Amino acid sequence: MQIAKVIVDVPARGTDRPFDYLIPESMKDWVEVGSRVGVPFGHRTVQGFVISLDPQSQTETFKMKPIQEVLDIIPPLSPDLVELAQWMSRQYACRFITALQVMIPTALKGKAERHISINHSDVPEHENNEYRDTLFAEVSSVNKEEQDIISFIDQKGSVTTQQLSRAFPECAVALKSLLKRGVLLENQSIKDKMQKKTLKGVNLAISSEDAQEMIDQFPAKAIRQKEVLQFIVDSKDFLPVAMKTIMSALQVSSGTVKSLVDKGYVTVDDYEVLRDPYKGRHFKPTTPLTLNEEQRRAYDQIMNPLNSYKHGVFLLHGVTGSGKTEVYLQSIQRCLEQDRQAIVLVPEISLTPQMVERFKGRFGDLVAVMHSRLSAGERYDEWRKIREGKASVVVGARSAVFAPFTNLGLIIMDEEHESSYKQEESPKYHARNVAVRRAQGSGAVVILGSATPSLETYHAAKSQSNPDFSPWLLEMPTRALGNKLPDVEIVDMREELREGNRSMFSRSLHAAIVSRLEKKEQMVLLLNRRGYSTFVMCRGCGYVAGCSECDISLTFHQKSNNLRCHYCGYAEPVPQVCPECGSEHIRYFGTGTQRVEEELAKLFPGIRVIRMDVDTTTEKGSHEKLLKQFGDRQADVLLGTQMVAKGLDFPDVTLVGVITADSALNLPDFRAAEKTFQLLTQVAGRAGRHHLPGEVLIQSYTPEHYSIIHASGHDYSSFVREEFDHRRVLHYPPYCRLILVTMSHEQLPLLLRMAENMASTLQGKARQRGWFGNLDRLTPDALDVLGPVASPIPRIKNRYRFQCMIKWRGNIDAIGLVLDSATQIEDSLHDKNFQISIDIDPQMLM
Ligand SMILES: Nc1ncnc2c1ncn2[C@@H]1O[C@H](COP(=O)(O)OP(=O)(O)OP(=O)(O)O)[C@@H](O)[C@H]1O
Ligand SMILES: [Zn+2]
Ligand SMILES: [Zn+2]
Repeated sequence: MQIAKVIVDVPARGTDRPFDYLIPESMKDWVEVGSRVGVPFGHRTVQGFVISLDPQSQTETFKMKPIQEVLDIIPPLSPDLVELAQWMSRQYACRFITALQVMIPTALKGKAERHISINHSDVPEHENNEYRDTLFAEVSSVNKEEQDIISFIDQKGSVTTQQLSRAFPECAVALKSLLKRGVLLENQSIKDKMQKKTLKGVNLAISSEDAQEMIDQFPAKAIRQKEVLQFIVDSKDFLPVAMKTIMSALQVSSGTVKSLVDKGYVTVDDYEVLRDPYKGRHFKPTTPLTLNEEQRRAYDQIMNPLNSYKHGVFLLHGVTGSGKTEVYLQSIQRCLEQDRQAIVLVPEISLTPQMVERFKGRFGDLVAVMHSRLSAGERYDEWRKIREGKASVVVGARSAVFAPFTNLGLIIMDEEHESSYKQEESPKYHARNVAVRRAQGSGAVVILGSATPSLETYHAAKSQSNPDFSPWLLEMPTRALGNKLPDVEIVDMREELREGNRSMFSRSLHAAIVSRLEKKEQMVLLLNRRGYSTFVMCRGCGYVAGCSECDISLTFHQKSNNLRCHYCGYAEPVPQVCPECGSEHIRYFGTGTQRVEEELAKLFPGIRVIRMDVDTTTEKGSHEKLLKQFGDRQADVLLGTQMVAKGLDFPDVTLVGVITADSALNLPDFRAAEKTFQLLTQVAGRAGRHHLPGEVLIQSYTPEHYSIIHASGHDYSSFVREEFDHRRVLHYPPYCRLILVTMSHEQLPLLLRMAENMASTLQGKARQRGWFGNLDRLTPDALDVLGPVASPIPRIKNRYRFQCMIKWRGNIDAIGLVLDSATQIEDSLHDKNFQISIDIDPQMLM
């Protein structure tokens, strides 16, 4: 008999390994690698995934339990995804089940549900009726209440405990007794959170000719039925017609349709429908553009491995407006011609309608879209469209890298430098590495595209020294439409202050805005909000409203007029007087987009501003609406945070203004300069993309900073040269890798001791293996442990936090070492309150 190895969804220590289950004869054709199954585990039924099929097992078969149910007809995961999950669990130090779960939509994360049915087990099938009769007859052993319950269940076949308690609110005692006596049986099965959406559809039961004849013979008083049947006959090419449609089109009740069913003319059935978030939307079809020479050269290179079905990784470094998208589109075209499928990853924030339109416009309904603003149901249906082969291209955020394609040819990652490709909760994976790994496994090509590649990727491409990741560099240094990159001017804001200008707009930016308003051209204004917070401070005593549990200041939300903690969700009303000194001079600080908007209205009466930030884009579709308004020229200014910096292509934008370039430069993050450079370059790229020339003004308090100077010259290579030097000297990626270990506990002294313990365990293990030491030494293998120190946010939800940073390089199993150490500490403690979280290659250092 075959045995299935199953990873179960049980969040406990010791369950992060495969368990063996027997495959019952009846399920043998259904259970595959990647199947989702319900299996008994302890006293419960839990969900699990089959990761391999084995002829035999270590466990003796008599102790083994059988799989209870197979949950899907088509397994939700393919063998290559199961393999990928296993790789992820090692690579990102997470549980196997966590990696498997992240690959499927939340809708499929089933929960055990309990069913009650009548126990027919010890009675042969044909005697059932008799058995039931005797059961009911035994009035002596079954009281009235119990009998009611039994008939209720008997009618329905099987009921859930919820259904039962709704019908019989006080049935618990009777139910327990019936279960104990074996009259009733309890079963568990896994129920998905999300159901497929079905619609009642009406179909003809007779031929349309016959139906037409019937209509003509209908009695005059059955006018409604006549109308309905005529409607159905007229729709004969589109059957089934939705019941809803008939009811609303003809203003009839479902009863009218039912009477036609009774006559045997039509049938009504449930039809499964896919929720399509873009339904009814028309996308203007586009045809391939003739590639220019730079594009052609890049395209040809990509075709080499693609045409020969080989794996290959490319870094497409093309300046803003160089036409990277057209290279993506034509590469996808080729991939589809090969009957293979393509994944397009874009950062969540730039997954704008403009982006979706470009792909839907070229490939129409073959495109599925996945992003977090879809409802769980919509996401589930887009996912099913992919798995059932109805879509061959998926455009989506990070998690679309797990799209269940079976014949993958191409993965494109646009704006590959974006930090949102890293998931911040477990599994803390980076979609770039996962994409490369997945493509390796399926012989697919990867294109990483950006105007400002991450230093890690650029270094890998230049050095060609990493056997797992050596992208081939493709450069497109000029804009597709032949126009030059916009002129950039840096404005020294300290100078403005010295000359008496206290406004947030410098004189040059002020003048530039005035001139655009006169010429009726459009503007993009960026407020770099990283590092800013809108907090409330007392100007009398300096009191800052903070969260009592998280050691962090509360953020002001104007819409709801309250203060909120962004870590734990705590909220309180805005104080009218200072709780410390009673002063009334308490107000909110920080340059939020709202304040810029107010200032614009004051300085430029009549200016039309569209503000795009987290506050104005929470509602579904709002993003889209705002951009459409701007595109339709209903506003002069598009004002926003990072959201306005990427991917947008509006022809009439001739001015880009950056309110303050340097707000993020002082963050405790070694990538601060890189992120500033990227953001400035990206937003500058929004100007003058078509026939009108563009101008960019960057306001700064540190105008001499190299990231700002090089961004103003659109000079990526000078920036990376300088930044590489810093990173090399200070031992930061790409010259080493990092692992961040964060430990937390409610009690500070305890935590401190454990954190010290962790650090010395790490050091001890590294020393044993001969790796430990300062990275300054010239050995190829090295590992250094920094800390423990308090985390930048020292307390979250009343838990103190300490961290160790591990820097390492070379061909060593540093991740294994950290995992070993964490397990050792956890085993020695037996303190559930102590938590260790491991982040491999962290992006957020806060
Ligand atoms: N071969 C071509 N012929 C004509 N127009 C083209 C061609 N390639 C691209 N374009 C046009 O050039 C403009 C810029 O292209 P695109 O938006 O793809 O640039 P990009 O490299 O993705 O820029 P960014 O990094 O700023 O998003 C678009 O309007 C696009 O339609
Ligand atoms: Zn005060
Ligand atoms: Zn808090």
